[in-house]
Order: sequence, then structure tokens, then C-alpha cells
Amino acid sequence: MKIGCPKEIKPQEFRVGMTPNAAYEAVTKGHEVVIETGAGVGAGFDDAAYTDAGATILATAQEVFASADMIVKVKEPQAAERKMLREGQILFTYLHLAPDPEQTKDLLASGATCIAYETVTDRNGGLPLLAPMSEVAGRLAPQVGAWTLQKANGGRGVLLGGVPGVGPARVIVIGGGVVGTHAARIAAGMGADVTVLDRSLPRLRYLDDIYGGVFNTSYASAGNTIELAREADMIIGAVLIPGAAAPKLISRAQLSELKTGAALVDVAIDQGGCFETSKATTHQDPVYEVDGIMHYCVANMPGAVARTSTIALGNATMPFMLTLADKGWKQACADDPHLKAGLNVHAGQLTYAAVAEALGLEAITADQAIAG
Ligand SMILES: NC(=O)C1=CN([C@@H]2O[C@H](COP(=O)(O)OP(=O)(O)OC[C@H]3O[C@@H](n4cnc5c(N)ncnc54)[C@H](O)[C@@H]3O)[C@@H](O)[C@H]2O)C=CC1
Ligand SMILES: CC(=O)C(=O)O
Ligand SMILES: [Mg+2]
Repeated sequence: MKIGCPKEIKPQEFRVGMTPNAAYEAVTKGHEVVIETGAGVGAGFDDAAYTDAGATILATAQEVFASADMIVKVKEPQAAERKMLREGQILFTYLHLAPDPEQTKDLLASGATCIAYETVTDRNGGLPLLAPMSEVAGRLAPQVGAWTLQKANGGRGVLLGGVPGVGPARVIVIGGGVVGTHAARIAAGMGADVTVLDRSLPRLRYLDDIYGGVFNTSYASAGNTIELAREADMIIGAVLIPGAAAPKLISRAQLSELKTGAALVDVAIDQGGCFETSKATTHQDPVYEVDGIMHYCVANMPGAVARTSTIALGNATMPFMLTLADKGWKQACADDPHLKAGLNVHAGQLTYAAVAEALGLEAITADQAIAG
């Protein structure tokens, strides 16, 4: 199979969908790899690293899209990229379709087969292709939240760890999955007083077993959430219902109950955000204010640390990419229910129920797509 990797074009997105190591493994297995010139530069991989691995460098994204059987990326395809997809082509990348009707319409119109990293599963009930970027975004969240809390950035002027004689900041993390756990660990490490809220009691038990004494846990009822939010300097949104639009857990009306200058870091923004007032921002202009509350809502946080993120993502995606290349999407998905869970769009039809439900559209099942 010919595998193509274009340069990312989302603003300030420096990651790349394929590392030279992944290109080398694909070439070694008999596949052809084409890379857009400069695609890896932001992550510290120059063109020579790819040619040394046996890949071919192409001058434009158009050439990559036109020649490849499978496109491997990082971010959801932008409008200009969606126009270049074609029927029968495989797209393997993050999609986050539930909050994105425009992208969904274009992917359906393209006729391509689109497999979303964020809904591929594993045998432990995890999301193995989301997890590495959730680890990164989780660890970044207290760092960007601490910056947002600085006075010059609109925040309350509170230092996370406090100083001797002055208490620490209070941080609450809503959603104690991968993002939430990593965020809580780092915030606690910076000296903050941290509480993690989740709706899953087994998850709270696990967190308490492992991190009791490092941070507190609380059940994420609406009452507990607003009670803790009122006292918080920073609130990190980290919930996920796989594939679905994020539930709204703090309303606009409730902002008036929060401390003026508090920082909301909505990591769940790529699934639409879990605060009513969240709207996606970019690394160029990451923070805005609503009713005195500072919102940080960057939908591609890991792009800020592109080298770490590219390598971490590549480690996770490579085996799936190789399987897709070896077997084709149909056989690969038929053989592996976890990869099949990634199928979101095929030949003009949605194949993921939670996406269809969020957008008010119809879906067929992935099994129907495979059988068709
Ligand atoms: N902005 C960015 O750059 C990035 C965003 N993300 C996003 O972060 C979000 C979280 O991802 P992960 O931690 O990997 O997911 P996860 O599945 O590991 O954890 C989600 C947690 O949310 C909990 N949850 C669900 N509904 C809840 C509710 N109503 N109240 C409280 N808890 C609830 C679940 O029980 C689970 O423990 C996702 O939307 C993901 O796409 C991930 C990486 C980068
Ligand atoms: C998960 C995701 O959307 C990202 O890493 O940008
Ligand atoms: Mg995202």
C-alpha cells in the first residue's frame, strides 16, 4: 500500500502523523511511503530523516493526497484537505466529529473511509490512540492554567503552590480518566490543593488507592461540582463519553458563582467542551474572558510540545497503521474489534452511533460497512 503523510496545516500545529521510525517499518514491510516536504520539521525530523528511512519526499500536499491509498495525519482534516480526499481512500487521524457538522458533511461527501484515532479501543476499555495525547494534554493543563492565573494574563494572581505562610491554589479536575489523572498529578506536584471529580465510582476507587494523600476525590454530582468550583482557582475540564459531544457541567449562569479571575482549562474542547461558555481557541490566542472568568480552550494542546507528542503518538499509532496497510481497512477491521471501533465514516455513511446521535444524522454499523 502507498501511505501518505502531509504537513499539518492547523494553526500552530507542529506535530506530524508519521515518524521516520514508522516510515522505516512500513517500508521494511514492503509498503511505499510518501511525505510532504517539511512535514516533520516542527517535530525535529527533517526530510533527510525520512529519505534515510526509505520514504519519498513530495513537494505538495496535493501530490501526497493524490497518490496515497491511505493518509496518516494528526489533526482532523481542515477544509482544504477534505477537498483532496477521494472515494476508496483511507484516512487515519483524529476526527472529533460529534461537535463538527461541517467536517462530517465533507467527509461523507468525499466517499473516503475514515478511522478516528480517538474511538479506537483496547481490551482494557481504554482508548489507546487518544491516551498518549491525553497524557500530554493532562500534564500541560496545570502549566497553561498556572500561566492563565497570572495577573498579566487576566487571572486571579494566585501561585499554584503558594509560599510559606500563604496557602496553595485550589484546583479541581472534572473527569478522572487519562487527562484528569495526569493533570491532577502535575498540579499536586506543583503544590496545589487538588480534587478530582468523576462519575465512575470504580475510577474514584482506583484513584484513591493509587493517589490517596496526593489528591482528593469526589463524586461528580452537579451539587458537588458547583460547591467545589466556587472555591477553586483553577478548574480543568477532562470528561469524555467516547465519540459523543461532551456534557456541559458548568453553565454560563454559574460563572457568577466562581471566583473572579479563576482559570477554566477545558481540555475536553475537542469534543465540544464541558463548560457552556467554552469555544475552541488556538495556541496563537489561547485565552478569553467571560463574566470575569478566564477560559483556556485550545483543541490541539499537544501541538505545543510537538516533538514529545509526535513520538508518543507514533508509538501508539504505528502498529494499527501497519495492520491497515498490510490487510486493507476491511480485513483489518473485521479481524480486530478494537480497530473496528475507530471506523467513523465509510463511503458516504456514518458508522459510529454516538457521532450520528450528536449530529442528528443516521448511521449504519461498522459491521454493515464491512459487509457492504
Ligand atoms: N484539547 C486537547 O488538546 C486534547 C483533548 N483531549 C480530550 O480530553 C478529553 C478527556 O480525554 P481522556 O482523559 O483521554 O478520556 P478518559 O476516557 O480517559 O476519561 C474521561 C473520564 O471522564 C469521566 N466522565 C464522563 N462523564 C463525566 C461526567 N459527566 N462527570 C464527571 N466525569 C465524567 C469518565 O468516567 C472518565 O473517567 C477528551 O475529550 C479528549 O478528546 C485529549 C487530548 C488532547
Ligand atoms: C486528541 C487531540 O485532538 C489532539 O491531540 O490534538
Ligand atoms: Mg484535539
